[in-house]
Amino acid sequence: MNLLEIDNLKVNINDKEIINGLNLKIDKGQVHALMGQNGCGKSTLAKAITGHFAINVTGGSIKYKNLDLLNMEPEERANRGIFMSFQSPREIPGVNNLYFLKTSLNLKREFNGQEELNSAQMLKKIKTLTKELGIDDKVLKRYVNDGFSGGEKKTNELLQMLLLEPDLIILDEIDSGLDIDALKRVGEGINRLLDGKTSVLIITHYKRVLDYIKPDVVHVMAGGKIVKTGDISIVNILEDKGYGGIDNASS
Ligand SMILES: Nc1ncnc2c1ncn2[C@@H]1O[C@H](COP(=O)(O)OP(=O)(O)OP(=O)(O)O)[C@@H](O)[C@H]1O
Repeated sequence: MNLLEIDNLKVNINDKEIINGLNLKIDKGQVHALMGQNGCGKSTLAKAITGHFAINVTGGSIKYKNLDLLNMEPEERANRGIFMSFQSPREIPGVNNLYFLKTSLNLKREFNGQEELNSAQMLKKIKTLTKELGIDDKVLKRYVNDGFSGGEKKTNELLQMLLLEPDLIILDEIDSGLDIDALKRVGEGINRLLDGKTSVLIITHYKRVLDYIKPDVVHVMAGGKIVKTGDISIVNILEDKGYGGIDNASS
């Protein structure tokens, strides 16, 4: 079953056309990798899926769980199970990290008709995850990402993700700023969610992250659309020959 179905999507930012007729289908439980040269529109696609305020969808459709995603507010998309890990996670000074985690999960639970967790239940759940991820609990008392190192920001995103148990995860350059050990930990954390129910769209420039999070399908984006679709062999061609080595006929 398709979890996400994008048909002929067109997106502008500040009146500039960034995406022009993009098609993409992601089945439940599949991992898709999206590659493409700098500035080709990969993050813009992620923003279109999550409902970022800066982008303007001018055509096409996105169906998620068979619902019209483009008609939903960003909060509803999140509550229905879409999670995005940002290329550069924002610092939110003044908002306590533990409060942020608790509120996000309880809002999602409330939206989905589940009982809210009380403080003790929530703390137990969160501390189990920090222990498993090797995160120092001191980060829970700090403001969200405020003064965190690049790697700490990414692992904090992973903590949010594992707590919220999303159905569709979008990882925008999750490997940037991570050292080898942190990348391995993040890869293991993501793999824990890959139980055949969770789908992943991973945006990356490098094969190394795909050694940890194995894609079922690989896409190459250029000129505002997906121009090539195949398996991991595409990544090997890109590593060897760059984007010039890819013929742009979609397959
Ligand atoms: N707020 C904005 N205002 C104007 N142009 C923008 C804005 N955001 C993105 N763009 C432009 O949209 C194009 C696509 O950007 P996007 O971030 O989607 O590319 P990308 O494929 O993710 O690139 P990278 O691999 O370098 O991260 C770029 O030319 C970028 O300058």
